[in-house]
Amino acid sequence: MESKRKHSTTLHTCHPCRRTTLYRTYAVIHACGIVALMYHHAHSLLTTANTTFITSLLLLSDIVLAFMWATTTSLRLYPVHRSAYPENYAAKPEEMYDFPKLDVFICTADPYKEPPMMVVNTTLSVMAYDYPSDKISVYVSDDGGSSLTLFALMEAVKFSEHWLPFCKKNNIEDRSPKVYFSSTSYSWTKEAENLKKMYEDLKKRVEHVMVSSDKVDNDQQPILCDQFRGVFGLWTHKFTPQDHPTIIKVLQNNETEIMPNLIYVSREKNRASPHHFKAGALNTLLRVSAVMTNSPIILTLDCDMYSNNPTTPLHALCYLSDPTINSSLGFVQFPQKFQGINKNDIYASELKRPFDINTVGYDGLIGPIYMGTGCFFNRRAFYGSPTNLILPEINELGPNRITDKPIKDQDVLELAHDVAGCYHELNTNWGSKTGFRYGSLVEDYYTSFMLHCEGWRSVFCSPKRAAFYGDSPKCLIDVVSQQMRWSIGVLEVAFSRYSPLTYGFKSLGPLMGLGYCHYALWPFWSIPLSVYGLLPQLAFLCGVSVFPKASDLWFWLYIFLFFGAYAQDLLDFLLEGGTYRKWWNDQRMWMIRGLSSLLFGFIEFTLKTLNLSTQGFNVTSKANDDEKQRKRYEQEIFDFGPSSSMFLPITTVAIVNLFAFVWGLYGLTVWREGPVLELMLVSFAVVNCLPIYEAMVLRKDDGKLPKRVCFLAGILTFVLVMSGYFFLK
Ligand SMILES: O=c1ccn([C@@H]2O[C@H](COP(=O)(O)OP(=O)(O)O[C@H]3O[C@H](CO)[C@@H](O)[C@H](O)[C@H]3O)[C@@H](O)[C@H]2O)c(=O)[nH]1
Ligand SMILES: [Mn+2]
Repeated sequence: MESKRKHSTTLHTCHPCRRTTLYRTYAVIHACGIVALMYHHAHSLLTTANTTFITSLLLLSDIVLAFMWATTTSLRLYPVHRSAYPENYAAKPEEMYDFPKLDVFICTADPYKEPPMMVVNTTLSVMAYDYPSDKISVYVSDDGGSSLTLFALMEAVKFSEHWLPFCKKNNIEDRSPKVYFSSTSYSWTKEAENLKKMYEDLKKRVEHVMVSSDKVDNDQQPILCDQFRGVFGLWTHKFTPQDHPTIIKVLQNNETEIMPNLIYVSREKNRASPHHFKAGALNTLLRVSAVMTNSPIILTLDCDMYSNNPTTPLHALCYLSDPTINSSLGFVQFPQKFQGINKNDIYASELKRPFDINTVGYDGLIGPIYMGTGCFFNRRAFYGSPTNLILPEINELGPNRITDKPIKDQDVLELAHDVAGCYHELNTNWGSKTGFRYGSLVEDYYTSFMLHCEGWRSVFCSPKRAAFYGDSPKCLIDVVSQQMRWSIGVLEVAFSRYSPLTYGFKSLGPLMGLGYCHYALWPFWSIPLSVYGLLPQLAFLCGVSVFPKASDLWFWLYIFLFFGAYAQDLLDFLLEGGTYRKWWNDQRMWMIRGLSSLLFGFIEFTLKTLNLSTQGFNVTSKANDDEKQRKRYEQEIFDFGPSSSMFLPITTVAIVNLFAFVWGLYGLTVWREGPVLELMLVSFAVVNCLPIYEAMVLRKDDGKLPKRVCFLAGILTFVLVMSGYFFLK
């Protein structure tokens, strides 16, 4: 009885993973192996004069590999799995746990890359949460300043009046209408049929305005009720996404009906003042919502991340409402999961290492990194450390203020417009000490880094039924471009005043400091990948051997380190629910990424630092309307897309390795003692590069490697082999 009662009030539990002891033991053994390898390199540097160039490059690569191994290992020492018990939260007597107000922020930036219907579905899915409707306020930030998005949301409001009661009455789990109506697992009632028709109409109207113009015309939309008459007149001929006044429209408001608030916000923009991309948009929402509702809890979402689990807020509240931890709990992060990924996940779009494996590692230290979406924040965390509240520039923005006026009050609206203006942030703490932090293209990583350094903690919450589903790029060039943006972003943090390497270690301690370095130095993977992808092969083609022979004892050290690291990576993957095939594709993407996104991220970052480039936040397209491309993705055929120099290095590496492989096969018949390590390395590379050879020569579809790239890679190979012949021999 006692234990049962105890259980029924428990809001959350935390268990260390079973693998911990094994991992810690292995970490010691592997570390010894790495020290031995470093000794081996140092010894060769000092004793063999003619291979100094090669040995130095190998040493550099191995130092990077060793450091990255250390960062990964820091996340393997204290992994934990948590469970939350939302049913216990809901069962609390009301006077003990009232449901706090919740502000939801949804970001969108471009109606063509992020179709308004996607925004509508995301919005409806959170409005329909199993949570008191009058406590939810949804703020949609439209950085594209598009009347199409506003129009779609206005239509959504009308639909929501039927959709929300329907979901709650029938206890529907899929609360994104798109998902619900395309599902085959429901039995359709008359009511559902009617709703489906309404949804189809809504979709038709939105898509109709999308194809007819890039703006909504006031006269063409007689459907609008009085209060919005003329609203599209704000989109004058001078209005552009980069230059326009603030637009804030309360589309639905819980003072008139028991429905969630829905507010459309498009902040003021002009070309002269920096807008700081998504971080800027989120800070605007922080202020606008502070003026209007000022809820203590904030959920941030990207417009492609719809809610898949109506009880998600209760999961988050199990942590955020717990008085034993909530005074320093900054945020509760839910994993990013994606819909529509192909069976074996050829582009490693699940991002299992960052989003699952590493996250349980961080969770046992100070807490997971913010992933930009699917995260419940304690509003207070945006205003200084847990012990030191930083007061905002005006009292109305304070995190603890109670809002007492209706959100449609004239004063409230006026102030909301003011705080969304371009110049409001001048000479304030926004982006430096308060709010989401500016200065990096990965505002999520940087913001959580600063919050953790201030003393906030975080928690990873992964319910059985996924909380959110998002969209991932379905074409390789989109994948590598997205990851190039991330590489530039993390380098901006790594080389800033607040580098995890210096400031991070000081503020967070060695393990969490290393954990943050895992991403800060992410682009550095490109160094060992380029060196091991080319150097031994070129040397091999010129008859120079860089690795120990099979009869040498050092040979076994290489074998041990390689297989040890790979086996542990595989084990990590399987233990967090991955499959063998997905792991194989993941490690292949690691190589492709290293020779494309990360390498080019490095170059772009350097150019940006030298003021030679102004790489901004390129929004990933979520409009999957290319039928043929979708088919190829489903059939797991690599899609390289339109010609891009991004694939030049990986194609060159593929060709060089193929030559080395053929040369090795020939050599096997002639040489007495074959260079086993070289042969293993090139065979491994060749197997990994199979889709690239196929895309170079065998395929005729639009997704093949463009001729120009193959041709340039051929020339580059020739140059490399020739220079190898001169320098390495
Ligand atoms: O100027 C901008 C640019 C982007 N966004 C929004 O930011 C979100 C993320 O953009 P997306 O192109 O989808 O980026 P991803 O690379 O898919 O996003 C990952 O990486 C980003 C950091 O680079 C994080 O912000 C995201 O949450 C994370 O999912 C979208 O909702 C956009 O609408 C804005 O609001 N304003
Ligand atoms: Mn995204």
